[in-house]
Amino acid sequence: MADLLSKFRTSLNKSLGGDSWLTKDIGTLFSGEKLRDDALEELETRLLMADAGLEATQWLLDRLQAEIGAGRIKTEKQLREQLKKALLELLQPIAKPLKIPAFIRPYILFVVGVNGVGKTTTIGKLASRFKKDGLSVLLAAGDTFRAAAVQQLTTWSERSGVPILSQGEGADSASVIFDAVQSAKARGLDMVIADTAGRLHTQHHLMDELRKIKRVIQKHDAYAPHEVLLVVDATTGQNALNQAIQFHEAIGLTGIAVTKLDGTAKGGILLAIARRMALPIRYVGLGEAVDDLEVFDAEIYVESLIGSST
Ligand SMILES: Nc1nc2c(ncn2[C@@H]2O[C@H](COP(=O)(O)OP(=O)(O)OP(=O)(O)O)[C@@H](O)[C@H]2O)c(=O)[nH]1
Repeated sequence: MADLLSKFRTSLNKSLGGDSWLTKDIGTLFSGEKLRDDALEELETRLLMADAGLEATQWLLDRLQAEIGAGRIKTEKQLREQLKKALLELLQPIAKPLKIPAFIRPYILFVVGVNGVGKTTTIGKLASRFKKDGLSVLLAAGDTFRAAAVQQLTTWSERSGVPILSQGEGADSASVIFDAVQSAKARGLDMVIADTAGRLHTQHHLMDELRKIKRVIQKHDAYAPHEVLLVVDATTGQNALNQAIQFHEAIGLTGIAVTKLDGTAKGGILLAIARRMALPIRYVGLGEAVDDLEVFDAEIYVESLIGSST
């Protein structure tokens, strides 16, 4: 827990001398006992600059405005407290960890996302995490569009000691995943984590392909896939939100993993996703190593944004 907090802090407080982008020099927003007239404007700028997006920013400012109106924000401490309260209200409902119920076997997890966001890395980290939890996992190399993707996943499979089913470049993605599910059933495995195509000729083709895979897998199990996890890259800001909207419309997501939070001093994209998508943020990526994937915890994230001087 302390380790995670320090990881978050390091990413969110980069070169800000201990405070995050949100709370840096927060005392200067007051003149004496009074919040400056332009304080909300300043907070708005900070939120927008950190990729929080218009909707989450407006929602947070409305909350603060109501507290100011009620005379509850007169000190820096109170401002921090109210910010913390509002952020938790926004984030807590979507901080729902992924649970693998024991009665669903094999549990089928699709991982989707465009190339380069950290999809393969996240699958590798997940495989290792679930294996540590005692689950038997099979990886399905469904990103057949690029040979390198299969190779990369194979490397992760070796690293984490989790078997992989692949058919090489150009194979039909739905058929690879179908085979993997069949094999997992035959071997009595707990879980299939399926990589999916990240790039086809057009976005339209990509979404068609994903819908097809879903249809094929549902011949095995009408309720599958049990989780469709979208991976987005925190450093791409609003693009990450746009990807979430598009993938959700096309195939229906059930959760999101946000990678590379260690690579940005912003991280406000989590707020934008929370407000716009109302989908669980399951995991956050905080580095390239196998253990650098953490279950998203709203309190820890908010604490690292607001600081402990509340
Ligand atoms: N710093 C950091 N780097 C990450 C994280 N997750 C993934 N990466 C890196 O991001 C790069 C892209 O990751 P991949 O897993 O290859 O991404 P992909 O989405 O599978 O994309 P393709 O390989 O292009 O299909 C790699 O260099 C990863 O090591 C993270 O949480 N933090």
